[in-house]
Amino acid sequence: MSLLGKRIKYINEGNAHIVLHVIDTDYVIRIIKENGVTANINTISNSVNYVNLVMVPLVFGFNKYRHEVIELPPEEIVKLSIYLKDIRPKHRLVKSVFSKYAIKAPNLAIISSNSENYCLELKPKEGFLSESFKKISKCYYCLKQHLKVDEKQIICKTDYCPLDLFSGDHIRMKRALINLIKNPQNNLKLFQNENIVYDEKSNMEDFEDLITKNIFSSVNKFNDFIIAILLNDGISNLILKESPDLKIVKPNYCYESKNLNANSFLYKLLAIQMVSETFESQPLNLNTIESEDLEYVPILITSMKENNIDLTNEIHRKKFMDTTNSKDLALISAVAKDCSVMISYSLTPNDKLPFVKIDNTDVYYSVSVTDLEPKSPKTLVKRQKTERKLLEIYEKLLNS
Ligand SMILES: O=P(O)(O)O[C@@H]1[C@@H](OP(=O)(O)O)[C@H](OP(=O)(O)O)[C@H](O)[C@H](OP(=O)(O)O)[C@H]1OP(=O)(O)O
Ligand SMILES: Nc1ncnc2c1ncn2[C@@H]1O[C@H](COP(=O)(O)OP(=O)(O)OP(=O)(O)O)[C@@H](O)[C@H]1O
Repeated sequence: MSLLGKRIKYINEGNAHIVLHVIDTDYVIRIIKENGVTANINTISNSVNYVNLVMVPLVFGFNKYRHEVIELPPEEIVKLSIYLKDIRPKHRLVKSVFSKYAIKAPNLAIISSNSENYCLELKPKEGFLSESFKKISKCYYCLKQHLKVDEKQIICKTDYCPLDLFSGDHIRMKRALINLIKNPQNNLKLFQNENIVYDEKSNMEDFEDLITKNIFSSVNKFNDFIIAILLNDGISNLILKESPDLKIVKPNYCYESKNLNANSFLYKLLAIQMVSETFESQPLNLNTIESEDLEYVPILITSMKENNIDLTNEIHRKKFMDTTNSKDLALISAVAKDCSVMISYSLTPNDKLPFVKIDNTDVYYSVSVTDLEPKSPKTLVKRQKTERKLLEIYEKLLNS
């Protein structure tokens, strides 16, 4: 199948987008699924501007990549729908109307063409103990596991706790990764040459085979590699030091350890997530934000342009945080709490990328983030309602 004269390959999809690799290029096209409403060019452009001008600079501190809006001819969309029908997972077929506008974005699953490429996708979720749950020492993610079991979204709870991953403590981070591998849910996937080779449907024993087939001698070493990258600044070369494969049990409470270095990738992501905490202190007026629209996005972008705010500049970032209204900051935080981190790696030397030296082998890598589109203010209302539900469930569990 070709699109705009180029061959394409299906990579994956979520609720809102279908992601296609354009073969022999370093980019993907994210097809927008229309949910009963025709996607408006202004809304899509605003969303792309939000990713480029707000989220990418806030998460990385620099313009790591840009998204772009493209238009697809109607006949190509018809061809695409027919082609995708047999490829897409059945449960996703309910959304099969595609916008003529699409998003061109860098391919984050591949870092070097014509060679073996791997990519670990993590959806780390909220990495701190939010104010509402401090008194019970349970984080949002761990509490939501009970709700997911009740609502039959998952069969069994995971022992993964985002506070372990964001702890900056090597042993806790390893526990987080092991628990993600054991029960990946929608929080961990492994790609090999853009094909998902490990996810929630996989058998855990397969993971070891996949990991030890090429680069790593053990899953423990692989976990050390991922931890080293998450604790690094994303640009420096590293030498891997293997740490012991300790099996430590998760305690039945969640706790923060503030051991992340300020220049690490995880620290920066956590800092954006925690922006919501200033907002939590001023209770939300639900009636004022029932709106589902994204009108706040162009207003925010226009104000940034008028004030010459460039979020790649640290002084500007501080000014932005001090002057942006708390609702907009809470929405930025919501995006950072729900995004996916893509860690792609390959053995092919690439002088534009940092590497991790493992024994005598250099593994080149890149850390990127996807799903940085703006969220509707309804997200904040949903969060408040979910928090209440979670506290009720917890209360019931304590009394049972
Ligand atoms: O807040 P949560 O934890 O319910 O996050 C939702 C995610 O649930 P999960 O990661 O499975 O717990 C949820 O993920 P799934 O669809 O369950 O895979 C979505 O990412 C949702 O975002 P949106 O409202 O579709 O933009 C997410 O909703 P918001 O980010 O809008 O809150
Ligand atoms: N730029 C990219 N390069 C390679 N793969 C990608 C890229 N962006 C997304 N993906 C893959 O496609 C999946 C769906 O992507 P995306 O986040 O665009 O969908 P979505 O519908 O917005 O997701 P959600 O349901 O979380 O809102 C991701 O989980 C990831 O596996």
